[in-house]
Amino acid sequence: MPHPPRLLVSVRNAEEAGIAAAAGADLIDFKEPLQGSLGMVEPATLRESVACLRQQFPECVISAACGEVLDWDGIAAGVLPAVQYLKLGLAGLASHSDWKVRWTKVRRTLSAGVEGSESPSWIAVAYVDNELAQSPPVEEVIAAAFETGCVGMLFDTCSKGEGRLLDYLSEERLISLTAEIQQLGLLVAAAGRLSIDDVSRVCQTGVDIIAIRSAACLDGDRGGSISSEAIERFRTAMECLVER
Ligand SMILES: O=C[C@H](O)COP(=O)(O)O
Repeated sequence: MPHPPRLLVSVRNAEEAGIAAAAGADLIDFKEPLQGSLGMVEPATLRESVACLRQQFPECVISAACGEVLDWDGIAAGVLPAVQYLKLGLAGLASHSDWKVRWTKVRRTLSAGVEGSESPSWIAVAYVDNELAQSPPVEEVIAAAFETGCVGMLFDTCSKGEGRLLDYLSEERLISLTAEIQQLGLLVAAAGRLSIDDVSRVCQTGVDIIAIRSAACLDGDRGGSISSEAIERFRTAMECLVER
């Protein structure tokens, strides 16, 4: 197997963050799952939750979802806590020829609202169900991620219905895109209603990070509560592959 990926778990508040970190998540991603694939946690909750997590788990790598570019039309960004990575989606922008300009403009505004002096690093998000999401095609997002200084790429589904990552992106394509992106010096993360049954196939693709919300929740219900047993089971499945 290529290098073992790290596990990212998406959480909606400090309580869930503590549970996920204690259950073995390497990265904690703040996101409000009821607000869509990249739903943003309200800034005050985000600030409190990040402070609390940093106190309990100082080594934890933290990311935060910032919604979609189109969510920010005419809306001011609040003060955001300093985290390692931020993500902003491109849903609805496929037909906008100026999508890169709009994306980088919102990123700049959000970055300016981040506490502290360090600029956050951005992870670009390519929706693999781009026709449903009406977002730019995966290849265009990869090129733009590199051009505009993102440090990584996340492949994810925008729709959180039935479709999963590998329904839209074959393993072969994920392998070749991952190698291409890593050669550019960017990290690759994979998400999209991944379940324990997907672990072996996704680990073989060489991605750096496996990102989950549904599989971390009771009964796979991404809008429900996080379950420490579900995260431990997922973590164990990843570790078993490394030990083989
Ligand atoms: O960043 C990862 C997503 O939160 C994954 O969510 P999901 O497992 O429900 O597709």
